[in-house]
Amino acid sequence: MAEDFLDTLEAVIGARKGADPATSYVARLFSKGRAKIAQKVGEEATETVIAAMGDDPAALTAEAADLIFHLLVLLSDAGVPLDDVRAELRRREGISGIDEKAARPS
Ligand SMILES: N=c1c2ncn([C@@H]3O[C@H](COP(=O)(O)OP(=O)(O)OP(=O)(O)O)[C@@H](O)[C@H]3O)c2ncn1[C@@H]1O[C@H](COP(=O)(O)O)[C@@H](O)[C@H]1O
Repeated sequence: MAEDFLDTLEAVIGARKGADPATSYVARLFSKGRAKIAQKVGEEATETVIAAMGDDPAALTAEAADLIFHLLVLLSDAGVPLDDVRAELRRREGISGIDEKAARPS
């Protein structure tokens, strides 16, 4: 998936704030609040893990899409731009997870 579609989706999600929960799933999620949105992310993460344990790439793809979509809704509700997540990932570029963990204060 091209990075720019995630930007498009982030914008669509943001534009749903204050929309009618009767006609917008994203507006319905926003109306339920942070805890419910976070719970949905947890559920979708679990479903992604379960799909990963099977031998069905299409099922894993669908669950991963559900997970990323709900994570975008959670980030939007919390006021965290996707660009901040990208910047954090870029900041970590080239830093091995093994080295980073070993350098943590014990
Ligand atoms: N990408 C998605 C997307 N992926 C998954 N979903 C919905 O996420 C829901 C997940 O299903 P679940 O059974 O897990 O959840 P649920 O039916 O709400 O069940 P409960 O939480 O009530 O138990 C389904 O309703 C899916 O249709 C999505 N809904 C919307 N989008 C995007 O968001 C845009 C705006 O959507 P609206 O706000 O609905 O206009 C859409 O145009 C899409 O681009």
